[in-house]
Amino acid sequence: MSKEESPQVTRRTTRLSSSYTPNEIESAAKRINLPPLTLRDLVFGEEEPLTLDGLISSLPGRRNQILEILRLLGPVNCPVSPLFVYGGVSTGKTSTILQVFRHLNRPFVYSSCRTCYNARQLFDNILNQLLLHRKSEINDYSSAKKCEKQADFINLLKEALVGVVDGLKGNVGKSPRSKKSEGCVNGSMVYLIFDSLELVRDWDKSATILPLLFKLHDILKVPDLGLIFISSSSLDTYHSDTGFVDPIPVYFPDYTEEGLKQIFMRNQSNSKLLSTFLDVVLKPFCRVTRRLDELSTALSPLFKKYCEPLDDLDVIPNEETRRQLFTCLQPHIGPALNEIFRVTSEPSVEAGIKNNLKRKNPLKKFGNDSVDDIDFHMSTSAKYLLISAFLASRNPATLDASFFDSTGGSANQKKKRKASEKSRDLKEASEQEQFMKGPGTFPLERLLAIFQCLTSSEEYSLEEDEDSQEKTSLGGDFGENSLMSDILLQVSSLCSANFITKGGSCPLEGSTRYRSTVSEDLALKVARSLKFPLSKYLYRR
Ligand SMILES: Nc1ncnc2c1ncn2[C@@H]1O[C@H](COP(=O)(O)OP(=O)(O)OP(=O)(O)O)[C@@H](O)[C@H]1O
Repeated sequence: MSKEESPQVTRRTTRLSSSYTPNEIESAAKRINLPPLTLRDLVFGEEEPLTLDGLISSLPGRRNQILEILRLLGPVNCPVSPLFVYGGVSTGKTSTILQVFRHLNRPFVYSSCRTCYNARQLFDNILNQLLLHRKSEINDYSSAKKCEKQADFINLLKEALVGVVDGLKGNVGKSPRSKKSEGCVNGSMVYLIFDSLELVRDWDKSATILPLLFKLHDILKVPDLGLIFISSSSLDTYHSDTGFVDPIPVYFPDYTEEGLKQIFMRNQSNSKLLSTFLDVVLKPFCRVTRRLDELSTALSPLFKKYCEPLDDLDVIPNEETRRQLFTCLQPHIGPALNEIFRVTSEPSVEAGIKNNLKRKNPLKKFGNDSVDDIDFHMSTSAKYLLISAFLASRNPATLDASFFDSTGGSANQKKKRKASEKSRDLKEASEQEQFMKGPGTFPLERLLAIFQCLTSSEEYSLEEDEDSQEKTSLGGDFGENSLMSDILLQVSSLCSANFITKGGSCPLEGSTRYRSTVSEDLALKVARSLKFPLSKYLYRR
């Protein structure tokens, strides 16, 4: 193993490689005439060390996950079980892992299964990094090793790892050659990071590659090796009968509204203006999606609109200005909400639901009140549909009016519920029977009506603290035709995932009836993840 000493190159072409094609990177490398890679290129390579405080403040909303990962990785050179970092799209999994390694200054090899789109590329990529090999014109852009078969990969990987670890151990105690090289490698353990692991399922021979990756630790028996898998779907979606030991899961929940606000507010010049804007728009948008990428795409043009009437963008808006800005913005909010709802619908719902269907992670604790314990990867609107279906199956239809007033929401709930209590005696026998039969069936119209009531609830109106004239609720937007077709698609996804089953057709109405199959426990967890007060809407005998 070569141990060249010049550390001038800051590494991490890893993330670069996701934004540039290999050709672009290589021709850039050729033009710049980069020096040979060294072991120090296996650390993040920033000149400024990242303190723990800096790490935590660079990733708002991820404090718990950062501390958990640091705890699991343990002190330097401490053997570690494989970690499985998972959570929805854009929940900061990759950024957190890479920044944690930047903070720790430990050597790692990062490979994304998005940029390596088959097993051979993945193997090549890992071996090239470990063998400090850079493809260039000089070597005819060839890889360090030819590796077609999995068995070859294992042998070559073990050899390369042992070489790197020996090299790192040899480095211990050696002071960095120059001040610039304070990114000296911390410890002699090397970590392999596999990002976007869920994509491997679409590869050829994924049925053998995935178990191989999960078993790498056992097969290689290199104690100085750490493995980190990053995935946007949960561990259960990978389960097969190959008997590998589960890696330790670290869950990245969707960001809370407050977390999202902090992320958007980072490094902003006029934070007051942005804060005022976010106070207005974040709540309704969060009810459709909490995905950072989707929210940034939707909110960025809206913020421009919000600022349009202002000559001076450094202004700190007073109450009157805020009101005027909101009035100008208001017509643009509905269309933007519709658009984001359309984008977040079908594929993610389906994928998320399928993942959850297969989910039975024994390592995951349930029954805990923490929202962080729920790992649902479906859109917010799909969650509301799931809850609506649950309510439609559990509550007698006769009580719908007492739970949901005509304008939506539960504002009149107390009063109407009381009124309905008078007639309860009469209905009790049939309801009792219905409960004995398990979840009841309902027509599609009832499901949609409940969904509309829940999503147009005044509790979630846009401008809670503002003048009531300014109130805009999400529900109004759901009435539109294009949006309704998206909702129907989501209902169909919930059906194909068996969260809702078709319960046969009603002989009188002739229309199909549906039944929710989710347990109360599950429905409550989904509701908690939305901060939705499900028990308020649930009829209890
Ligand atoms: N807490 C955060 N603070 C600041 N930026 C963040 C945060 N979380 C995510 N981002 C930004 O969002 C984008 C996506 O983040 P990242 O790639 O880390 O998410 P991910 O969970 O790995 O996504 P995917 O599942 O798509 O791989 C990046 O630009 C990242 O900088």
